Amino acid sequence: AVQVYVALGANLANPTQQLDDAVNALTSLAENSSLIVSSYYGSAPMGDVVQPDYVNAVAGFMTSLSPIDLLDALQHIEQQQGRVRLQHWGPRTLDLDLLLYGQQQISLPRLTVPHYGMKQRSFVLIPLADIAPTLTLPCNTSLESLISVTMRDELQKLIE
Ligand SMILES: CC1(C)Nc2nc(N)[nH]c(=O)c2N=C1O
Repeated sequence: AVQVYVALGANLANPTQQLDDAVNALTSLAENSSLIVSSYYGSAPMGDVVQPDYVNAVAGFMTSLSPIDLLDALQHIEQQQGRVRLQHWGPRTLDLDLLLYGQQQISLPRLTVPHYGMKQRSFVLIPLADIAPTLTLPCNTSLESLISVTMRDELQKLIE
């Protein structure tokens, strides 16, 4: 089995509930109750797009699925939750992005791991540090070296 990390994001139709439902679905996907989830964070949309604020989190778990089978399982959960994405970078009910698959580097037409934008995204790095503070990325960069004080200021930890 491999340790994987998945980013959760939602900004339509009650985002906190969307993440709760996704966490329930990921719990059954994870092997031997291995699921661990960060706090939920609110943040303004990154990417200069005008849309509602996001709620983000990161989940970690063990899986024996192949990267593509895991991707299919994540996309199935998105569809189950009525995934509506009208335009690229548009608002969405639920995003599940595979961030890391063990220490593997994967470049397939459907899948790039580590996730291409994760090193610049406070809404990924901060929740990831909640659950894996000592993580080192496949390119040997430590997670803590990627996190700046300004990144923390960009996020509001949502009180459960
Ligand atoms: C539109 C874009 C880039 N911006 C985001 N911005 C935030 N804060 N959170 C996201 O999950 C997110 N996802 C995206 O895809």
